[in-house]
Amino acid sequence: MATACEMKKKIQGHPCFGGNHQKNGRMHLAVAPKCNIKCGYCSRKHDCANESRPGVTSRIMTPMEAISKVREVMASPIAGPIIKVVGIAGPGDPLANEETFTTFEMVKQEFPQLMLCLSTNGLLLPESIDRLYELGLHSLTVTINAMDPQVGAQIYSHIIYHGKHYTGVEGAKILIANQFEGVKRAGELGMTIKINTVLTPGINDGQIPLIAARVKELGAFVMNIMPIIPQAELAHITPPSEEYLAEIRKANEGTIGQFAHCKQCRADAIGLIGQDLNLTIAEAACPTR
Ligand SMILES: C[S@@+](CC[C@H](N)C(=O)[O-])C[C@H]1O[C@@H](n2cnc3c(N)ncnc32)[C@H](O)[C@@H]1O
Ligand code: SF4
Repeated sequence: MATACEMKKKIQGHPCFGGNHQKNGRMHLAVAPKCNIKCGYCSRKHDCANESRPGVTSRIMTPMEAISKVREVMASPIAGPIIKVVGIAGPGDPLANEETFTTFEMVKQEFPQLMLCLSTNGLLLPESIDRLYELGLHSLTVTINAMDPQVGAQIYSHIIYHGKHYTGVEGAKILIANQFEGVKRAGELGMTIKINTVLTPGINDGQIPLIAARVKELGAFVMNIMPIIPQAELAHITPPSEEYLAEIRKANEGTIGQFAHCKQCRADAIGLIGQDLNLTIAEAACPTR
């Protein structure tokens, strides 16, 4: 069991891992459009400046544009002092886009004080973990929605792995194995790991305690159980009530720490959690919000 001091060192002010989210901000760079799997709840078709949910971004940036944006934000008297973390969370899967690594290299060179963070579905984690470690990645988020491939197949319709297309249980089996192997390797390397689990009522409720126990064993630091925002193939799912979500978090907090401040941000969010500066700018520009 980590001591309070070790915990504090691990999160080092990262707002999405329990660091002071009222004071510390993060900047997401939307440089990773491609994805190698299909989650039934994921829709990345919109590019609306006024919609705030995962997978949404106003535009995709190249690594050069991303580093220019970091310079601009860090020079701003409003955002500069609060930004502690630069993250890549899509809008697709960061590990399926080489631009992720190029961007991190540039940020690391120019802003070594910023923590690097990445969010992935984990399919390519085992083969990418050493590169991420060499880059000095501070925190890693892996989305794990199931342990049982039969359940996984109800969420993931297909995966594309090393150029091959796998569907149903076969695809889910490969994905789940790689997610846990990746988390294990990241844990061994001492990374700060968060597990995102999308609570999809009627599908993966029963998997949550199993995931919580396994990832804790493998060295994960915190779990973020998020409500499904019904979209795409899973648009018919009724999202969990706040009470049910709180109950599930409570039931698992004895196994692994629960993160409850997640606002399910966009892939290009900038600022404090829940007070995105880029959304404020969009709001001023667009009267339809
Ligand atoms: C857009 S993803 C980017 C990173 C990576 N592709 C992944 O899935 O982990 C960021 C997070 O948002 C979650 N997410 C995406 N669409 C969602 C939805 N409709 N409802 C709830 N969570 C969603 C993903 O599962 C993931 O945990
Ligand atoms: S892994 Fe992430 S980007 Fe890919 S389909 Fe799932 S939620 Fe969307």
